[in-house]
Amino acid sequence: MSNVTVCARFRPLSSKENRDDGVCVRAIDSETFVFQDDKDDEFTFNLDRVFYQDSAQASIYDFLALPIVTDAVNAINGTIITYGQTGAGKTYSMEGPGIQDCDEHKKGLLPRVVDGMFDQITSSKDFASYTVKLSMVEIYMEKVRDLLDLSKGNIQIKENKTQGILLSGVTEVPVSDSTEALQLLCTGLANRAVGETQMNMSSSRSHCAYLFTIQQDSVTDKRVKTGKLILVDLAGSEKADKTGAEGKVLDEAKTINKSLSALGNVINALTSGSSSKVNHIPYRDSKLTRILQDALGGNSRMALLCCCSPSNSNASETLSTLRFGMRAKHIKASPRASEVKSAKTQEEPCSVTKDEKCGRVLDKMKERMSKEDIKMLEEVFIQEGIIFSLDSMEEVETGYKDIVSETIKSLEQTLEELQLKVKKLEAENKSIKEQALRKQESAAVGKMSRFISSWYASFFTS
Ligand SMILES: Nc1ncnc2c1ncn2[C@@H]1O[C@H](COP(=O)(O)OP(=O)(O)OP(=O)(O)O)[C@@H](O)[C@H]1O
Repeated sequence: MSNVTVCARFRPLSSKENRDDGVCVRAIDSETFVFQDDKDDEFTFNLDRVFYQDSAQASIYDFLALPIVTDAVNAINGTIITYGQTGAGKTYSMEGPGIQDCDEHKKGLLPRVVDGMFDQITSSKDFASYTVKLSMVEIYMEKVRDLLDLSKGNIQIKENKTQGILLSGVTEVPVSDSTEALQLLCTGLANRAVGETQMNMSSSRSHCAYLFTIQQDSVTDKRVKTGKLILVDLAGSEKADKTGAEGKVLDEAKTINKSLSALGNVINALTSGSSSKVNHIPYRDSKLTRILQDALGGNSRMALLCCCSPSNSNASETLSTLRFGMRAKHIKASPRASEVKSAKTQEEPCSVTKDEKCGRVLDKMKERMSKEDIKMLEEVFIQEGIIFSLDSMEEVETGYKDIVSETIKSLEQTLEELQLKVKKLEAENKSIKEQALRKQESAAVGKMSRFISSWYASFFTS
């Protein structure tokens, strides 16, 4: 088991950040710094590595990405994520000022990963032949868009027992060297949704994922292994009042914040469950968490770069980014090399048809459930619009767990509402009783006073 590598990066103060505001970070060493909030409270953070304002792009690649790239070439899945407030330097860290044609020392993680991957592939050519495929998607307004083919505007996320999470029908382009890969990345990036906010002239309005599939065919024993490497440049969290967002930009910001909080919820669920109890992890609450399900669930080496502004004016956002990073540090990962298959087996046409597989899954389900359960489950799946492929048992099970948890949640809510209603009715009942009592009392008093006055009148007249 290994932990997620979590690093923080503080960019230089921007021209909009007032130097007189001061900075919220004080360096101790390459792993430790003190954060000071606006009330002068101090918090000491200890991470795997801290990159201060003057840190070089190369040092971030060497520490955070290179070990993951090496593993991915050896068929161990890897994921690298940049996280942070809008304008904090996520895209700068991921891409640099540009993917192609930028100063060598300013190159970001993505072009370095591509170069590093092909360098390692070239040096292993005597032992294996490699096929690298590249896909690029963005999650914009909760839709997965294929950045290499804009006609695919709503890619479905599926799950498969052997390959894990899959993007159904996504464009996968084989790339044979760095130049080809970088050219393709530029084409895809030109399609990414970018807008202007008060915080960032060129703000990413989507989460962007770069997916490399590296297949290795061994020269000696004809075995085939596959590693997946995913780089994710998240859209930035933002406070509407600070970014001046309105209209479309505000809608985008709301969707971005919602999916980032879904990511936070998944990380909380992964890190706060007791070991004796199987926790429900809400991966299905957003497309982002669903795409990252394998990585967050542990079958991937993972590195997180928390990008931060050093300015006091952004101290509260920086603190929440750092807290997110500290939480993520507790995720446990145990990545395995992908299932090894002989090339021969892979080439053989599958002897079991899809119908036969479906039949087997249904038989398994029938063993565990009554007829009514199955019928009810089917109806609920249809009502909830949950799409699943019957040859994926896990998908059915996860969907079922989600429905159970949703049902419990809604029952709890109904119970709370009923309890409130009961309390309200009890209060109403009490006040009605009191009113009735008061009426009874005043009626009795009235009767008595009428009796006394009539008695008094008859006494004096007689
Ligand atoms: N380490 C750095 N050195 C120099 N400039 C930087 C650095 N980090 C960020 N910048 C600059 O700060 C600005 C904002 O950075 P960037 O666009 O990367 O932010 P972001 O976190 O991706 O924001 P958003 O979430 O809005 O897309 C850019 O002009 C970028 O060039």
